[in-house]
Amino acid sequence: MYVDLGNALDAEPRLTREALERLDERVADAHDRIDRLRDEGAHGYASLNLPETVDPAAIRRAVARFDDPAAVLTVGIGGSALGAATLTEALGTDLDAYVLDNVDPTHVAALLDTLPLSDTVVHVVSRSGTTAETLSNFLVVREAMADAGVDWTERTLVTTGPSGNLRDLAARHDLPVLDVPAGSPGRFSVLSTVALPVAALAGHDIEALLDGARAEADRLTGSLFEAPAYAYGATCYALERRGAGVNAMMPYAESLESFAEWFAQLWAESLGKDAVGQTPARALGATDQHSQLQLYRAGPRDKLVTLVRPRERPDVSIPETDFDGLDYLGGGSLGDLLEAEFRATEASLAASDCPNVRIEVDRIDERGVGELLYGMEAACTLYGELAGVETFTQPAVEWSKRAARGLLGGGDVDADDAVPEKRRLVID
Ligand SMILES: O=P(O)(O)OC[C@H]1O[C@H](O)[C@H](O)[C@@H](O)[C@@H]1O
Repeated sequence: MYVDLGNALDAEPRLTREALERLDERVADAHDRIDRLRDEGAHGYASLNLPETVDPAAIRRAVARFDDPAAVLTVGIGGSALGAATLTEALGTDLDAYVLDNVDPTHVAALLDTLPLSDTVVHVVSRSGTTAETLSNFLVVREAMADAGVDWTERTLVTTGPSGNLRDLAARHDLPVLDVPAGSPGRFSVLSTVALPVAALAGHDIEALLDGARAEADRLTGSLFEAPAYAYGATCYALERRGAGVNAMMPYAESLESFAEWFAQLWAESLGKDAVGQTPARALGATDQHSQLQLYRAGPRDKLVTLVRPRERPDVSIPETDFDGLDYLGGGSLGDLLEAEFRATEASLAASDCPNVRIEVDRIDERGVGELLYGMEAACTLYGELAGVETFTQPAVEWSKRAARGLLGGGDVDADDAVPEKRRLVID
């Protein structure tokens, strides 16, 4: 992974190279602490060891029982879904890969109508094993399979924690189970049993994904000027402290759209604490040049834009044309056009003093994606250290999970206490 901070400096909010050099002393301390906590296997920090601790052979063995499926459906939510979505979208697949996270009945019903149920592998993922959306969706999917005469127990793989409803359900039906990695919250667990099974089913080289992650891990040192992931994390932190409360993640690759969503969870849930944090915005180049870019260039001076792209990608040529005024496009390629759009956006942001960072990988392949995902996790971990927040907890999210369970009568909170009476100002 390559990180270019040039356009993040001396923009608005203003961050200077000298300020980054001063911050580097704190980066060294933070790195020491991260290293020590990784060695101890402390909660969250252990995620940065996943490239070493995960067993890809066990994952390949677990999926080998499913003979050449036509489709794979991940049932999970948040960190138990976005990693699989990111990997299958980024790397492409001959399989039809679906993710069922939301419980919108219209969407669920439509998906069940299109799924080849007898030829689908269902991967149910929940660290806690108690998440209402995931368990409800799974109950719906398995009933649809049973109604279609499919033995769902033969088509299901579970990834979960040591206890919880999902663990019990798997035991009752003797389903194959992979363990979630110890000490990794869902949003830090893409490089594990949480998302790698789907990549393996889709025929991707999961060792190469881990190699990419390992390469990025090996580059973590006590200086942001040597470690690309730390360069990014420290710059985001320093800019946020100076007023860049928004970080627009804008990959220039359609296949990284879900990556931006994964990044949004990583950044928001990890860093949004104690009244600090940087709000992730999701954008896509070149599409959002024609919408959000107006705001980034001319709106409030509270933004950092992160531009991500591969250095190489397959290309499609644009046919020659004798159409008046289009000769500059004909004979070129869509890749050339996207490259021009990328550079134009970068320059236009710089010209309007909007700080932006360029992140590149060689290619969007297993290795490049491994580098990118690990790099963002390490960046987030460093940011959390610098900001002094508890990066690996999510108490605010858990509040609403508990309240929803309470409303449904299924939790440790009374329905009446779960949600206080709503204030109203109705205009109808
Ligand atoms: O994996 P699960 O336990 O089902 O959790 C799924 C998601 O639930 C919550 O909303 C957590 O805050 C997320 O971090 C987590 O990824």
